[in-house]
Amino acid sequence: MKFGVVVFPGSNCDRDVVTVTRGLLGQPTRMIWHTETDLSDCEVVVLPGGFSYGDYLRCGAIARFSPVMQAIREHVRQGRLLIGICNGFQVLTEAGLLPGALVRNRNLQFVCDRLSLRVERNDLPWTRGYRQGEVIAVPVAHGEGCYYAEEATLQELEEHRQVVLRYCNQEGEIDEASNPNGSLGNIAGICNRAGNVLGMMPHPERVSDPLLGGGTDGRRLFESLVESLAVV
Ligand SMILES: NC(=O)CC[C@H](N)C(=O)O
Repeated sequence: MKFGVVVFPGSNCDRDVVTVTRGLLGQPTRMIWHTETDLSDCEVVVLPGGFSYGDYLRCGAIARFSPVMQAIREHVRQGRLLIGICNGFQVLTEAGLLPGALVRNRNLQFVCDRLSLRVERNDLPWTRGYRQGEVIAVPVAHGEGCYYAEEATLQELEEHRQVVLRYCNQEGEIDEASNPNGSLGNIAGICNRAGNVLGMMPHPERVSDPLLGGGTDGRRLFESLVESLAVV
């Protein structure tokens, strides 16, 4: 199985991801119920967007304790690929699989918009289909997407080139006006040091099917993955 998409109670972007990986890209994909404990058949695991466990306590705070998380840790330990999108990113920071935290948007409002992102590095399995520094348009929809980390962690992220995506203007400049939620450093997506775990607040699965309008800038992320797996 190439792709496994985890379903928590309250996930709502799981089927969108399956529509892309299985429907548009024709890749074997299965859904993973949150009580499963064996993911050894999945090359890439996706933690999708949504409102796992109703966002009670904090987004992702309860999903972190799901039975599936132990298998996900093992998946990561083996160097296999894991991506968390939006609520999935929140679960990854809550679980300590990525550093920092996603806190309430600075203006305390849910933001739903189509934004520009700058691809900070294209040497990862997720981003090889983009140009270095390319500006892409991808939607966001979240209430707790403000990336926060203490100064030392931010420095480490920069030193090890772990910032993968930043909110920017259409020219690719990183400015405060392009920051939808108050994220430090305009951070929209980060990876772990090894590069096999990616978390991002924007939704690439929502801009993958040209039929939906809005472009296909997200589709290349999934295509990059498929290509990376083919050459391994
Ligand atoms: N689209 C999503 O995954 C939303 C994430 C989360 N429920 C939030 O509001 O921040």
